[in-house]
Amino acid sequence: MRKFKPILAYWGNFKHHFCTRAAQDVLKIGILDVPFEKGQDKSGVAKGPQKLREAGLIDKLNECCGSLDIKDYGEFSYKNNCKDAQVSNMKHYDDVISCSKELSDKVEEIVRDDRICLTLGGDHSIGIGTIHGHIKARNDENIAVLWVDAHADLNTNQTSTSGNAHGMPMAFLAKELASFWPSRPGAEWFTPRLSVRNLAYIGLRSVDPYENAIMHNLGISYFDMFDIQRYGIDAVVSAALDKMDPHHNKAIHVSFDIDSLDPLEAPSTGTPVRGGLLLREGIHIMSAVYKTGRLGAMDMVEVNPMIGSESDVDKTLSAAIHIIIAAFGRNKREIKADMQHILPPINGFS
Ligand SMILES: NC(=[NH2+])NCCC[C@H](N)C(=O)O
Ligand SMILES: [Mn+2]
Ligand SMILES: [Mn+2]
Repeated sequence: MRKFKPILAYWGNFKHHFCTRAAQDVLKIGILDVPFEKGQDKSGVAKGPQKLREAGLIDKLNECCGSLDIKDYGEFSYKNNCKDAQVSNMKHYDDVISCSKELSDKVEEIVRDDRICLTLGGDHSIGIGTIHGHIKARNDENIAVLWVDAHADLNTNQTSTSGNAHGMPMAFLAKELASFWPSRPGAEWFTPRLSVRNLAYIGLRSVDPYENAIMHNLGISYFDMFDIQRYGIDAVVSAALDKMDPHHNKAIHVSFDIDSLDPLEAPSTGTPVRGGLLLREGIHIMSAVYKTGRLGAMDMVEVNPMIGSESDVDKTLSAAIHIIIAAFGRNKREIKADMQHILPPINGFS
């Protein structure tokens, strides 16, 4: 028996490294709606979750992604428990903090239920709560964050020109930026636990001067539209996954801001920036993440169904749904089904 031990140990390793979630039969997902919009000025983004559902998100997930075990956690709500708390130049600070606290607990619960947590926003300030909750469930060293966005969302209240919290979540979460927030009243429960070494950006094209300085000083990995044009999305997404997690053993949290897509593809969003990702590039990013088998949580944020025409809204919702179903394995199964249909019969086999 002894002589088989190394082989068994090797098999254990092999399984650990190569048998990814893609090989499992049933993917367990938890879906949570977070209709929060106080991280920015435009009303409507709180309607995102409801509209994504009305556009058929859950049916499409079930149709396109094979066997899924979806648990619906419904609509998240919070109580404002720190009404007097404020910091300068951060609008609705008390709401952002109260929401983040309870959201963090909720996401922690969903991840502890052993489900991939899909959070439907809401504006991007909810990333504070979702990422913090994910980290609480798995620990700091086990999470890497892929932030897909036109923006870096790396302002502090002292550098933001808008005072909007949705431009600040990454700065709020980063360990390395903790000293830039000398006081966070009402946020005693919060410790910044994400190292920017475990962060990569894809899709950037509107970065404020201070954000740019921080990214360069801290050596944050980012792949902007120039990189995507030059190297192509496939090379970019593998480089991003390498940089944020060189050993490929962490759970991946994808925070997907719909404004990473070009406004031609996703016009209904509050801070659109031209020159963005094609829908197929967004889909490719999420298929690549799916294939790692290590997707732990995903946020889909900044879909604002009150911006633009009816057809703009339909386009945006459908783009968001395509991206979400790619995250849960759509392409793989779709290709299989299509191939059976398209391929001519093989000669020599009966
Ligand atoms: N999640 C977003 N859409 N963020 C936009 C941020 C825009 C700008 N950088 C700001 O700080 O206000
Ligand atoms: Mn953005
Ligand atoms: Mn964003």
